Amino acid sequence: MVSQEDLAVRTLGPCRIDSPLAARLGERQTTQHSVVEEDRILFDDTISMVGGRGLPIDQLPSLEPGGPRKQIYFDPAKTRVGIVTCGGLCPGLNDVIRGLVLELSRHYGVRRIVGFRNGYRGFIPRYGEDVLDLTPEVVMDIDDEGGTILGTSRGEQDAEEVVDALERLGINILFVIGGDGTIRGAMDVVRVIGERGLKVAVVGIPKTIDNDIPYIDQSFGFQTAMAEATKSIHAASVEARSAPGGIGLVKLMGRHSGFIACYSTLAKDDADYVLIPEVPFALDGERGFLEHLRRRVEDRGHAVVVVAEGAGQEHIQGEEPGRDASGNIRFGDIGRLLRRLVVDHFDAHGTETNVRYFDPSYAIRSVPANPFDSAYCLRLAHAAVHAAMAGRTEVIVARRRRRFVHMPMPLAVSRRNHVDPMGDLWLSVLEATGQPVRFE
Ligand SMILES: Nc1ncnc2c1ncn2[C@@H]1O[C@H](COP(=O)(O)OP(=O)(O)OP(=O)(O)O)[C@@H](O)[C@H]1O
Ligand SMILES: O=P(O)(O)OC[C@H]1O[C@](O)(CO)[C@@H](O)[C@@H]1O
Ligand SMILES: [Mg+2]
Repeated sequence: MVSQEDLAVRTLGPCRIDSPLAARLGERQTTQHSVVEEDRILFDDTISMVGGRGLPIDQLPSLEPGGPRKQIYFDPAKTRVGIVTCGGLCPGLNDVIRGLVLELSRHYGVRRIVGFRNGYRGFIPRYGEDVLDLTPEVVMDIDDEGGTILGTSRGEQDAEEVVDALERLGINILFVIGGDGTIRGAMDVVRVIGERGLKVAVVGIPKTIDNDIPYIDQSFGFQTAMAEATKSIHAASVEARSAPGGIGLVKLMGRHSGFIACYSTLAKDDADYVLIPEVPFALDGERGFLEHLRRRVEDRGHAVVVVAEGAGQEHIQGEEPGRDASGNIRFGDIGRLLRRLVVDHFDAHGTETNVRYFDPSYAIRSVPANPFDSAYCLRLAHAAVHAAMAGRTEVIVARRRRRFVHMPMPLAVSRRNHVDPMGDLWLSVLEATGQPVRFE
């Protein structure tokens, strides 16, 4: 259970400098739409959860609100900023970079901002990467393109060497845009910064198209990626309906969490089956997936199956899962396995089938952000700049139940966000597809 200690945000020191944004804040009060800096946001949101704590109100776990402070820690005229993007691509990375640079330069008056190239390796001399000077002119139109203008990478780098680079460049604030691995890397950097007695703020903007960062609303870029995925589901449905015994099989990203598969299915409402890592399924037998699919195709003439890449790994034998440079698991190909097993099963029963296999893979994450995600990225970037200028460190900015909050990095990597097999989302998927609760 998350406690108040888990939510305590670290600061570099007291805020003694008037913020250039103070005049804009006016006489703000906490409302449905904003929370003043002195207030706190309750972590729990039901009577039973709050009541179950048995704590007085001032001891209930609560989050620090995001947003501008009247006073800040860093003197903008003397502040140097670094930005890095790490891990896999996600729609909106360029929007976040753009938002950081514009907010820092236009509203706080920070004049020195550099981008490190290709993830954490951009800090390490042996890779020979230069840094990119980031000005409003450089970033103005970068949101028109997917990807990241800074480049990205996986693979472990030495935090001591990262901090050496921060020291050499006199960086006061480092923004890291990345997923769980990136945040773990940032925590190592924070540790070394502390050991050296430096005053450098490290603030994260969490990035994950898998939506697997816990305790936050949907991560940026997720909506765009999910919308792209619906195109493949629709194409699979058209193909399936146009062939005798047509089966459209779509494999989507989602190593450990099936959010993309679930939401893109709900958006299109064309799929008959969704298979995700969180819900194991039997393949064989009367109540197994293959026989259920065969009967459905016999009844209706066609079917659409959406499978997340991490689903059904227990069925992939003989292949040890590999690891990528960062140590993330590389799963066996459940999509291709299902295609083969479906064809074999239908053949064995003399049922005609035509399987059309779709693997949109990188196509869903390399596109520019849609307008919703662009606006979300910009607001996250604003929140990150406010947090950093106020000296917050080892923290990510996030939106939780529509409030922008500061969340300590250790909490953000303490677990992974999963589709809850007992929760509302999975129930909606079961309702939309009509698939059984379990294949057993
Ligand atoms: N456990 C870890 N400790 C320290 N640093 C890490 C750790 N895991 C990853 N990193 C660093 O973070 C960077 C990005 O990690 P990773 O490749 O796992 O992507 P990610 O940030 O989790 O994003 P994605 O959502 O694409 O998985 C790597 O280059 C690596 O240097
Ligand atoms: O091939 P890459 O670039 O390592 O990324 C693939 C992975 O990235 C993720 O989207 C996580 O960022 C996974 O779902 C996917 O398997
Ligand atoms: Mg990761």
